[in-house]
Amino acid sequence: MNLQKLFEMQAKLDAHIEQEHPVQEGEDRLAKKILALQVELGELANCWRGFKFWSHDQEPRTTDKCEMCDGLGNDIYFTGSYDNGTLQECSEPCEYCDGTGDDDSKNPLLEEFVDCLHFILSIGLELNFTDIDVWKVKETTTTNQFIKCFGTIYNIHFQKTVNDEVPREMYEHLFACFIGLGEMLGFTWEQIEAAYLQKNAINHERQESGY
Ligand SMILES: O=c1ccn([C@H]2C[C@H](O)[C@@H](COP(=O)(O)OP(=O)(O)OP(=O)(O)O)O2)c(=O)[nH]1
Repeated sequence: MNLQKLFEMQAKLDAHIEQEHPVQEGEDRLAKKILALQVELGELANCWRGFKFWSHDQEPRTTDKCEMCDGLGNDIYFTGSYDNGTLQECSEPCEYCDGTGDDDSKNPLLEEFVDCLHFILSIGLELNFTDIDVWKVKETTTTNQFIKCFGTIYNIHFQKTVNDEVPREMYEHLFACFIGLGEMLGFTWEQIEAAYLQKNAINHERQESGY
């Protein structure tokens, strides 16, 4: 796990964003990043779905629908002519998704996870914690793991607003909980890193195009 490389990439992205969206006088950007992380973590939980006890669909969203066939799995086309009554509707398996209706190259759950990672790294940079010890914290259930992550994010905000100083261990603890969450969601660090690089590049492109 090469965190230094990720912190460096995050610093470049944050600088790019700051250049396009300069910090305003009196603006508390750290607080905004903390709220952004809470929102992204909520989106991640929503994509995981495992807490939705009221629904029969509690499966994580790890594939997206194929955009070519709109998730139908079939290409529908017509032959013959309406004029002479030979018009026929035909269908064959979509050649892009082999009829599955899924786009396996997309993983919404992983995409939400790396959005969270962006903000965690960015918060580390704001707090000057980039050389950190990495460990792992795991609760007994994924639901509890999410709640724990929310708690560690709030702790950082609380410490910052009350004491104006956040202990390094508190940030490391957030990181540890988040790494544990990634493992519980079934991601390898290689997958996470690759998805981070991809989204980091998209984030730069968005800034270039006036996002
Ligand atoms: O200082 C910042 C601000 C944002 N980001 C990244 C994190 C995340 O990868 C993305 C913001 O999330 P997203 O892509 O979901 O943007 P959004 O504006 O919330 O998306 P949408 O327009 O779909 O609501 O920008 C940073 O890395 N540093």
